[in-house]
Amino acid sequence: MTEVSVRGLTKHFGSVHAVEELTFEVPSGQVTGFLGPNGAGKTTTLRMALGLVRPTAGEALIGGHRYGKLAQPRRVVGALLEATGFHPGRRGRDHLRVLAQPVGVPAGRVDDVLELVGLTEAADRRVKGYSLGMRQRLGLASALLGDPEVLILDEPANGLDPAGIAWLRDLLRKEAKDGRAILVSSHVLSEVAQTVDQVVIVHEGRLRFAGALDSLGEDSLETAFLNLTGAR
Ligand SMILES: Nc1ncnc2c1ncn2[C@@H]1O[C@H](COP(=O)(O)OP(=O)(O)OP(=O)(O)O)[C@@H](O)[C@H]1O
Repeated sequence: MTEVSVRGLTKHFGSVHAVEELTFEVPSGQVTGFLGPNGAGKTTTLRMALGLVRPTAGEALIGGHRYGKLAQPRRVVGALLEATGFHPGRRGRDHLRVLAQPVGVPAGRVDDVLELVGLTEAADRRVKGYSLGMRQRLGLASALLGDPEVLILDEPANGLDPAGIAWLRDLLRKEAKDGRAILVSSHVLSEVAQTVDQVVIVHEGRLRFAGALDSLGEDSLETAFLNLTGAR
């Protein structure tokens, strides 16, 4: 089972302390919600876990290794960051084929993930004609392509309609049940409360809470979040 372990992770951009000595675990078989106000350091943390930003100190380990040291990173970790970076003139199916080929993912898997994210009908349309929600779905398809043991998803619900959000919830629950470790950032607390097992709450780069959702006690997630992040 591959888990994610964040240890003393720190990132300073000049005088901006984006992430400060962050430590938490993302166990397999569970969905871990990663929450915090705007600018709290969530995206920077996820980018460090994916080897896209070099930490000032500390480390993020995936199954005991830094992302850059994984032999087949795309087969171990599926990532969704901001749903940009698609070649606009490329068809959805071709986007996935281009990603699949170099990492040895069989061609048939492209059709499977298109089906999984509900894009089969739109697969042969060019990405420039996709809505934001369709781009999110294509991003999720890219993340799932290598059948990874770990999913790291930054705001995957962005742009999804209510049916899409419910679909995403079921997908994440199913992927966790299959044993994957899932770390997902979100601002939609009502949705997070229905989806995750664990929450990690950060504020101004620092950890405010890490633990089981039900260990927050009587408070709703929203009340706990607002108290922990100093908004109340
Ligand atoms: N490349 C960079 N250079 C300088 N500062 C940066 C850079 N990337 C992020 N920051 C700063 O680091 C802090 C954390 O930003 P980050 O994007 O990680 O927050 P976030 O929790 O993902 O926010 P949001 O919820 O708004 O997406 C912010 O103050 C941001 O301005």
